[in-house]
Amino acid sequence: MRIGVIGAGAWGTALAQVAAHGDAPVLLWAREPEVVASINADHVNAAFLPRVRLSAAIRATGDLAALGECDALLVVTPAQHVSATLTAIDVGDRPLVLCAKGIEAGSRRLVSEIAAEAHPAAPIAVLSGPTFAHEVAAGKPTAVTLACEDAALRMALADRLAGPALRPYHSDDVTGAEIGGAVKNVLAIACGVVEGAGLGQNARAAVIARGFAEMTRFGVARGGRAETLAGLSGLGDLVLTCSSTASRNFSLGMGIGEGRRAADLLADRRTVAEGAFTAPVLRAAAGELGVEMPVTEAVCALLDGADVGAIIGRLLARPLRAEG
Ligand SMILES: NC(=O)C1=CN([C@@H]2O[C@H](COP(=O)(O)OP(=O)(O)OC[C@H]3O[C@@H](n4cnc5c(N)ncnc54)[C@H](O)[C@@H]3O)[C@@H](O)[C@H]2O)C=CC1
Ligand SMILES: O=C(CO)COP(=O)(O)O
Repeated sequence: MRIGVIGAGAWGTALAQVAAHGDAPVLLWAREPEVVASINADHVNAAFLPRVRLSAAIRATGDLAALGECDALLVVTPAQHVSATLTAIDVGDRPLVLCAKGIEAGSRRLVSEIAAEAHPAAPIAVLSGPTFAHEVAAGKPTAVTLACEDAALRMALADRLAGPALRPYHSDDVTGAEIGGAVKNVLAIACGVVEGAGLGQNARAAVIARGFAEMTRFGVARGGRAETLAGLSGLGDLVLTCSSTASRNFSLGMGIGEGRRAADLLADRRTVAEGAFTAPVLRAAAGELGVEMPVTEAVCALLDGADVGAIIGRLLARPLRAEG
């Protein structure tokens, strides 16, 4: 199965490296000509995944049409750009493995819904889980959820993408797998705020646990399964990104907690903090479904410039309620 990767940010590049194990040829589409040049000439993605020597089996291209030679396509652009990128490709009935974590602003579509509308004949899979790109590219042990409704295809994809250090667990719950990844980015911003504002470890644990409760409420209301949300793609990824400054979402939150403006923090980034885009659309989608998401609402207010102390006070003053 020849793999093509759409998007050569940190994660697309790390996944290309995984797919190229055993010198299997991989075609990686990059939007930036300088990224194409540096991968092909020097086997490095200096812009998005520096200091990692890439397999010579990875060839980069700036031409989306070149992906026509691939048997399966990994979709790894930021969620807000998936629609524009996918509608520019002729996919036919080739499998699309969705690796972006987010919900589309405006339309409120999950990435699987964007893909299904753009390419109704393409089988859809989701690959998600606790996966810092630099660790995966360095060959550190990592486990992911690979979700696809077609049992034969999910086994084939898991076999093709598994590597010496990457272990996919399979699932048929596509919606559950992608909602975990989208929602945890918003909750990671909240945990970063807690860290930046010096609110302590107890508060961070409370945000993780109550955040997981709201991730599960939303995921189940949207058609996912609670057990998927409690797995690698939900709780696993939540724990990872709520605990480390290696997370772009956590570090964005940390800057906000330290008193900086979200708009300023976002302005000079070349890398993506998906939670900043997902938070408002998640709040809207939850409101439509009648799902309470107080941590998500707090993150939205903080992204809009609200005072950290006032927002924490508001969360703590909510009426007491049963935990379950
Ligand atoms: N970096 C990581 O450790 C992981 C990232 N992800 C997800 O993968 C997705 C991609 O993130 P990264 O690879 O980290 O990106 P990145 O932050 O390393 O790089 C930004 C990417 O956005 C692309 N981009 C910017 N404007 C664009 C446009 N108009 N159209 C298409 N692409 C555009 C750039 O070409 C570049 O590939 C996100 O949804 C992220 O949540 C998932 C797991 C791990
Ligand atoms: O999704 C990720 C790890 O699983 C990467 O998290 P950040 O986008 O917050 O860096």
